[in-house]
Amino acid sequence: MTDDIAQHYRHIITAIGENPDREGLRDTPKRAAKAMQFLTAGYQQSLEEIVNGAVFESQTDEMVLVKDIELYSMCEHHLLPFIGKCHIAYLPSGKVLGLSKFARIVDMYARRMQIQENLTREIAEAVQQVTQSRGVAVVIEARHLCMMMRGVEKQNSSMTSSVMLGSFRSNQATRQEFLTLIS
Ligand SMILES: Nc1nc2c(ncn2[C@@H]2O[C@H](COP(=O)(O)OP(=O)(O)OP(=O)(O)O)[C@@H](O)[C@H]2O)c(=O)[nH]1
Ligand SMILES: [Zn+2]
Repeated sequence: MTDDIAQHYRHIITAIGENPDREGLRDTPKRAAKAMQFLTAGYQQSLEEIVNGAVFESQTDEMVLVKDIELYSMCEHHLLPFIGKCHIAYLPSGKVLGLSKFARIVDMYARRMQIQENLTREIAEAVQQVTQSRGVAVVIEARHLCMMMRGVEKQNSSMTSSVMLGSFRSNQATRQEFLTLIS
């Protein structure tokens, strides 16, 4: 697979008018292929594998919030990065999820070709599926390189997307508590 992707990068390098055989570029197709495979490694993972059974019994029923999980993804329209942070909250119902697993869930879906809205929903639904909680809230704030380096070239705009499930959707006070905690 790496060789196949590298071959395509070699064609791209040639097509943009560079010489893929010059010293500095000789290993670039292979390096770029490995980087691309890393950035899309989420396709090879499953929720079950990354959660690895780290769901624990707990009587807590108060909101749990994991804030400022850094996020690197790639927009599916231009294959350029979008970079930001993700906040996840849930209302446990007998079970809590291992802390590191929130970041693993974010990475698994971020390391795919994405748009921010779908990424936000996929993370929320995964947390809901694993925790069976009374509600899940996910907010992502990100900057899109496809809007900064090219296209409209706007350097200071960021996009905020949110998905509220269960009580975060139906109960205004719960939603407000979450929004206050992340602001
Ligand atoms: N909603 C949403 N749009 C995105 C995301 N990432 C990129 N886009 C947008 O996808 C759109 C693609 O628009 P097109 O007109 O088909 O492509 P384009 O000619 O390259 O567009 P410009 O970026 O406006 O130059 C652009 O408006 C991008 O800003 C994302 O995560 N969410
Ligand atoms: Zn884009």
